[in-house]
Amino acid sequence: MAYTQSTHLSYNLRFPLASLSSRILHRSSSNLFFSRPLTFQALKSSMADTNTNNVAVQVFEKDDLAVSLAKYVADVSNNFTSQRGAFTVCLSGGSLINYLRKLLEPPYVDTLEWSKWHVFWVDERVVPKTHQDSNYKLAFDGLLSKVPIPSGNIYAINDTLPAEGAADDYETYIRHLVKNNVIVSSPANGFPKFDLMLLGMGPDGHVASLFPGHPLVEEKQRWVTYITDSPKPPPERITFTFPVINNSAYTALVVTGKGKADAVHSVLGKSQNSVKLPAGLVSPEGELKWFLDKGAASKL
Ligand SMILES: O=C(O)[C@H](O)[C@@H](O)[C@H](O)[C@H](O)COP(=O)(O)O
Repeated sequence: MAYTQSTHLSYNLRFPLASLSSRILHRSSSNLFFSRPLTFQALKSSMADTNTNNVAVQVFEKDDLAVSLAKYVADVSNNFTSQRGAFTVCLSGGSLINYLRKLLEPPYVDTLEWSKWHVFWVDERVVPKTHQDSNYKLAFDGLLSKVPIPSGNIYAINDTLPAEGAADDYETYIRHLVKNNVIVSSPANGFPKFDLMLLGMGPDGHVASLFPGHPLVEEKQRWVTYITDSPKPPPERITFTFPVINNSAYTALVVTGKGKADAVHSVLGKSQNSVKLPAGLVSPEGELKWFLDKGAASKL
């Protein structure tokens, strides 16, 4: 078994797909990784034709996940704020926000260029912003209210509209921001290219509000769409579609807990199901990194 000393695995350390064809990286202590043979052929074949991305999978102990996620987000943020003076980041709901907590500690809280952040939601529940189910409220209370991001750079949905109207409104606004060059878009397909997409995954393998077997998983035209029968409450939500999610420069999938081990196995394991879970359809143009804890990785 080959051991590799690695104290600073960050997004800068790229894993060409070829090298991933024979290994998965597992965290075995605070700074050691071991690689073990794992066939990534199936993973490769699950990717869209156009996909040439890099994929990394890392398994963490307890607090290490939040520490590493903060460094990853900070590195991506610094990259974009220094290169083009803006950083567009999309947040999910759920446990993700808690895993971003180390961004509120030194050095990040003082050194990140928060004024250049532009914050969006990968998906949002159609409830008032003050409602306890609101992803905006979750992120605002847990992160955004504690850092100096200009309020005009925080793009919440219009919570006075029903689901369909809120989705249309969010897409229209994003189109406006693409026109104004706040959000980059791909010349090839016209879809917005967000700098960083931060995703969670449910035990059923859903990402954003794209649920297994739901027709929204197939949406190819819309940037933002809506659902009124979400199996995870609340039922009414808006969500980015896969063409937008998969157009991102960087994507992190943050997945923890034993309850998600089956879905993780189904997406990353050796014998992959022919019917892909939504998480298995996350196949971005750019880099994808899975942040797992031991529970979520327990069946790999
Ligand atoms: O609004 C939502 O419900 C989310 O955006 C959803 O996609 C979430 O990210 C996953 O369900 C994982 O949530 P947990 O990490 O809390 O399990």
